[in-house]
Amino acid sequence: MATPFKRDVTTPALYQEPTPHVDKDNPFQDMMERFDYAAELLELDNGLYKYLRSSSRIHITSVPVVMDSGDLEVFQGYRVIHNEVLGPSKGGIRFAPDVHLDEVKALAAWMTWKCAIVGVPFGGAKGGITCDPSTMSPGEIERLTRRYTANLLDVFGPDKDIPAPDMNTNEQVMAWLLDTYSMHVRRTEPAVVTGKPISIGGSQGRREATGRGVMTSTLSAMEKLGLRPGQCTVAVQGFGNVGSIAAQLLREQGCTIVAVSDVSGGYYNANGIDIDAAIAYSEAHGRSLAGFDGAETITNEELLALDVDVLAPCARENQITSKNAADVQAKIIVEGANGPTTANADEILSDKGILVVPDILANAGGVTVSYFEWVQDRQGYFWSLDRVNRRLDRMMRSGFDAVYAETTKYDVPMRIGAYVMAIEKVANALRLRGIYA
Ligand SMILES: NC(=O)C1=CN([C@@H]2O[C@H](COP(=O)(O)OP(=O)(O)OC[C@H]3O[C@@H](n4cnc5c(N)ncnc54)[C@H](O)[C@@H]3O)[C@@H](O)[C@H]2O)C=CC1
Ligand SMILES: O=C(O)CCC(=O)C(=O)O
Repeated sequence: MATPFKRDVTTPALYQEPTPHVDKDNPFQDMMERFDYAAELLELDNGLYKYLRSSSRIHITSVPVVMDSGDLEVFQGYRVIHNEVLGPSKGGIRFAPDVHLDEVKALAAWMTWKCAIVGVPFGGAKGGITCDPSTMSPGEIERLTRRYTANLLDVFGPDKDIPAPDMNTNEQVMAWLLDTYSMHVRRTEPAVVTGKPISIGGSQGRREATGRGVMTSTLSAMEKLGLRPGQCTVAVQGFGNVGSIAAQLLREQGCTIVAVSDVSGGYYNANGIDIDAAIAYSEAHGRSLAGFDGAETITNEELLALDVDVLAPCARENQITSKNAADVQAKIIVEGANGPTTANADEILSDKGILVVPDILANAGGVTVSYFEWVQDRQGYFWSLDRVNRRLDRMMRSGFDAVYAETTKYDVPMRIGAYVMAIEKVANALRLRGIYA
């Protein structure tokens, strides 16, 4: 008989990599804290607990790139497969100077939980390269992408592991990945990657999908609190793919977007920011809002503490921490980013009665339309934008309702309800497939 859950499990030696990122805001430790909480509620048996804590496979690769200067630079690349029991593994690739293994491990596990929540038949994976794309030329980024893909050729595949965009990667990067993979396997294989340009097998609506899911999650949360979009003010942190589209779509629903931000800082206008103008400005200025004159400047820290109805952190991890959570005034937080709230901050937000729609639900729109893209590529038959959006909205709303039901059943914050639901689904699949055989 399976032994019951106990917390004092040590991670298998293979996965105890040396990493300097062991402070309290380590995303993997934060993910595990929530996992432990949910596992305890579920009375998950100890074997499954140990298995689901671990990454299934970790690939670390050196990526040599000839820079424009002629010098050879070597970058560290990662691809972590957390779990594949529900299907091929799926997850984005991020390029950033501070990408590290624990971050990629956390992001991969979040993909497993996210796919389970919205009912997408994929497992979880994530990739990253430690680099600073803001200092690199398009040619250098292309060579980096192609070499990383070639190094991981045996990992990727439409039935194995399917990458997608994440921070600082985009449709162009996905097109290079598709091309490199296809050259090596001697056939065009569009389903090996999602989030690619529509003209080479991408899906209508994928670029907007994560922001759209943030919008539908926000509307669902507003309904729970009896708020109407037309009466609500919103602050959005991060103005990239997720944040800018979420702001635009929430504006279209009638919300007043009083603040937006990016790495250059925050921008506030009590009467509402003209989001179309902000997007046009950012696109014309190297994806930066620096100098945008439709608003007064504030700091990112001030944005998080604004007196708004909805706060949507759509930038990156560890933004709402034990140090600033008490200052948050929003009634609802909708996490467009992965891991924007630390585990320590969760407790403070919960005590304040703030409804937090967690990342693994709120930003699942991206992977949902990635799934649609993969299905279309495999069928060779492409859907209209209307069909994509209707199906996405339906899956996001039913994901929200299912998580909300778990939350009510266990009387816990929505994040824990989401983990409970996801872990239960993945654990059931493992049992059915015979993990104990
Ligand atoms: N692109 C996608 O489909 C999905 C993205 N996500 C998550 O959403 C988040 C954002 O991703 P994308 O929009 O794709 O990235 P992006 O690279 O398009 O945009 C990131 C934005 O955040 C800003 N930013 C970075 N650091 C910041 C900081 N410290 N303070 C304020 N702003 C900062 C950047 O200036 C930029 O505006 C990430 O956590 C990512 O993992 C989650 C699901 C899917
Ligand atoms: O679209 C995908 O496959 C994955 C998107 C992603 O990386 C995420 O949801 O964090």
